[in-house]
Amino acid sequence: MNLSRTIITPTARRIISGLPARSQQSLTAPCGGATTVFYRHRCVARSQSTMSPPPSQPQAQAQSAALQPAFSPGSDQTALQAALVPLLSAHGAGGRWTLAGEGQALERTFKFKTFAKTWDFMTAVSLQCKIQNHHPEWSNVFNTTFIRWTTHSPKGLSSKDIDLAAICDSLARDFGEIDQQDLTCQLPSLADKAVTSSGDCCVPKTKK
Ligand SMILES: C[C@H](O)[C@H](O)[C@H]1CNC2=NC(N)=NC(=O)C2=N1
Repeated sequence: MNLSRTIITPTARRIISGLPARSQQSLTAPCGGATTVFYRHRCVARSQSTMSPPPSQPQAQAQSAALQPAFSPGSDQTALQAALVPLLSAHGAGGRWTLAGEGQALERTFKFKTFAKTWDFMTAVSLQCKIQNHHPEWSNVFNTTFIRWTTHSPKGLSSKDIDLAAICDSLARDFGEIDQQDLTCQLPSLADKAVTSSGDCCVPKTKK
């Protein structure tokens, strides 16, 4: 594979070389649908924010436990439920994702040692987005990336969201995710802002 036109680090090159051929080929093009939000400032402390603070981890887990998933219309609910449960932090089996958005979304924050590792992870995720034609709502500051998976049309949690959440877990392991304390970043609200400004990204186009 020729990666010469792609700016990636040796670690990313090694990990991506282990991916299926189709995934490697797609690497030379960025994920068309993915929304990446860059902000130059560092994470702001909750007390400095004018926005409503994100729930603390135990709070989020309690909320997530109470929330029921709202699957996209037409989904195989039984199959999705079975795939979803082990991903959820509320399940108590090591899952790290939280149900949000009235059960229509899965959210999780990832942290890495350096920006380079974080960016490599996001590049690898964007490759999977391209393959699946599905984009995240996400945001990044320095070494931390917030990812939300939800399907815009038909609205709800779909198999793509659940598959991609599991893929993110696996890629994060490959790229050396580090443990995180309770994060006080406003990354979810950065992603919210991007969603607001991105318009109807997923409304199927009608032919004129
Ligand atoms: C037309 C095209 O298939 C749609 O816009 C796709 C693209 N990516 C998508 N991504 C997400 N998250 N939700 C969608 O509904 C969606 N739809």
